[in-house]
Amino acid sequence: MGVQIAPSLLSADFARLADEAAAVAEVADWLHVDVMDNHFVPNLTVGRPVVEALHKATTLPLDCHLMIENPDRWAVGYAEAGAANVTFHAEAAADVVQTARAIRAAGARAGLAVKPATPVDGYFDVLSEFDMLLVMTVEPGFGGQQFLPEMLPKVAKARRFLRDSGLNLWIQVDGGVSLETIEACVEAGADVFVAGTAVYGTDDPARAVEALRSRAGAAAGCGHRGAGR
Ligand SMILES: O=C(CO)[C@@H](O)[C@H](O)COP(=O)(O)O
Repeated sequence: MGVQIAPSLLSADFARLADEAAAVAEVADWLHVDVMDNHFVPNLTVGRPVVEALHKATTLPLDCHLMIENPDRWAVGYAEAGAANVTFHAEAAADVVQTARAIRAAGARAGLAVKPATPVDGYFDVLSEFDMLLVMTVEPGFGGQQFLPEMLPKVAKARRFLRDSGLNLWIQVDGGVSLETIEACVEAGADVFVAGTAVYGTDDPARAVEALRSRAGAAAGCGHRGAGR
């Protein structure tokens, strides 16, 4: 398992999504797409048609983070649209296991996301159904928020559980990830880093991805692209 960097399009120019994807295509591992429905979170972004269009426009694997109600009904559609990873919120799902199985059956990896107030322990018994755990390091809904360092013990606890149980999941952190915060995330046990403002808020998104990878890689002892599964 190596460091994975996933620039978040939430901070990109929505009128030029294909160009924004191309700007990081040579250096990023995945492209993070935030799907928000204005119900589960107080913001509205893109849905399945845009994921389909992005899938045609980029070779980067699409890492879709669903911040929507009723993912039990809608998540599989994102796998069918070409997402490589479909992550949905534990708080929004009626049956996390069935939803994960449907995503995997449709050919994508399944991710389980938890909001800052949601303890992760309650989901340890279902993690074998997933490929990734997303620990939100801000309240979901908006880019540009301040990283919550109090989420790091949650990451560390999940990493300990995965080690002890022999499960091979990625742990993703999302929200306020930057050159200042990424090392602490690595040290806590995260290996997938979503960054919006720290990438698309700069003049040179590709260079920003490389800087994040290098900082995380130094802390992890292996930062090269493609070092993951
Ligand atoms: O899911 C979300 C926000 O809810 C994120 O993916 C944001 O895009 C992160 O943005 P930055 O905190 O990196 O600016």
